Amino acid sequence: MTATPRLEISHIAKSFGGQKVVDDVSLSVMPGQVTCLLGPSGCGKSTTLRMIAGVESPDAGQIHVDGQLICGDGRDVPPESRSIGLMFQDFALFPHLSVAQNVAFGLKLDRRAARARVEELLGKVGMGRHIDRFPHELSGGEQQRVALARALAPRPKVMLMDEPFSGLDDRLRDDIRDETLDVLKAEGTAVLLVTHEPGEAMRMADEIALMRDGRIVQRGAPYNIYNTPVDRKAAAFFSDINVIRGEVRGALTDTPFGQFLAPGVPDGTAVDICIRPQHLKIDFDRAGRGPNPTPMEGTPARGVVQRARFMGSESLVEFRMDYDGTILRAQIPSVFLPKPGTPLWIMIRRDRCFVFPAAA
Ligand SMILES: Nc1ncnc2c1ncn2[C@@H]1O[C@H](COP(=O)(O)OP(=O)(O)OP(=O)(O)O)[C@@H](O)[C@H]1O
Repeated sequence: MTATPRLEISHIAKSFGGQKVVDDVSLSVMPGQVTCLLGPSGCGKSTTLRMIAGVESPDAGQIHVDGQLICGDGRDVPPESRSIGLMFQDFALFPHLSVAQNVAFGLKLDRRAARARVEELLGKVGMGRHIDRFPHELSGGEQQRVALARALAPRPKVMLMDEPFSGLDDRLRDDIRDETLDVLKAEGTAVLLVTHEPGEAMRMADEIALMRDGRIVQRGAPYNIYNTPVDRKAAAFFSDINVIRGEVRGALTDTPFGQFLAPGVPDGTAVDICIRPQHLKIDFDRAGRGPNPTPMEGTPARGVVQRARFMGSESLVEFRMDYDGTILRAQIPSVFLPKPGTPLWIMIRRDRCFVFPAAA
């Protein structure tokens, strides 16, 4: 028997003024699972969330919570009856209510039961001491914790979060993100989180749904999405990408870094070999002789350092390659910071290359 997803959306679509902004989007989230809807600004993430919350009506498709149809086929359950919690960046606390009153606000329980739930949740988010304070007496991070407790108080089956941490500074954000996840997982809530930051998605998600132009272009665990991107744009969404252009001949692509397999690709097709900056290796010039690479590293090619930046734990080095002036970027350990003008040899981790048909 397969378990029922907490949240299931099937083929939902939405147009504004004839423009499709959400186009046939389907996904499901299991209890205690975090799915991140990740994509660039304007790709339709927030519109998808708003349709699930019930503040926007889809043109097509169905939405189920715990197997119950809440939207679609003529049914449209009002937002407050969907068992869905919301946490948005600008979802402010009520300023005139205390922390306890804020958290109790949506609860339909008698006073004692409500107080018990409020104390339980404020304890879970580490805010028990501040139960009688008012929002203006709290820091941004503390307000965020109270907002989480308030959203969780009515025991929603699904929690929708739209860039909820973007108002916080980096360190605090990491802490609150992790604490929030722990609480949500312990409550068994299914979480759908919208973000345009790949780092945030990888840190939080069990599954990432990568969205572009209103469609989900790839779904999978962060490791898989990062290491087996579906196309060049998907690869480039997570880091800088170096591109080495080649042309296929006899199922092989010749490049300055040696030959790459391109099985099933017709002769004469241009392909892009894409590699992340951390998968380039550099070596000294040795009076023009260069390194002796392993088979995994293929053929080395020479380039001249254009720029080098010290970034703390690593250095970012930009090369102009001798073979055709292409610029390649390498991320290397920061013990090494070469000077501009230095000739160096570059090898690429062949097992870390992605081969795609060339972008126009
Ligand atoms: N009510 C509306 N009327 C008209 N167009 C809208 C409306 N809501 C959203 N759009 C348009 O739909 C597209 C998708 O918007 P949406 O807010 O879903 O994107 P997003 O991926 O969440 O972007 P961001 O990360 O910037 O919030 C945008 O081009 C936006 O201008």
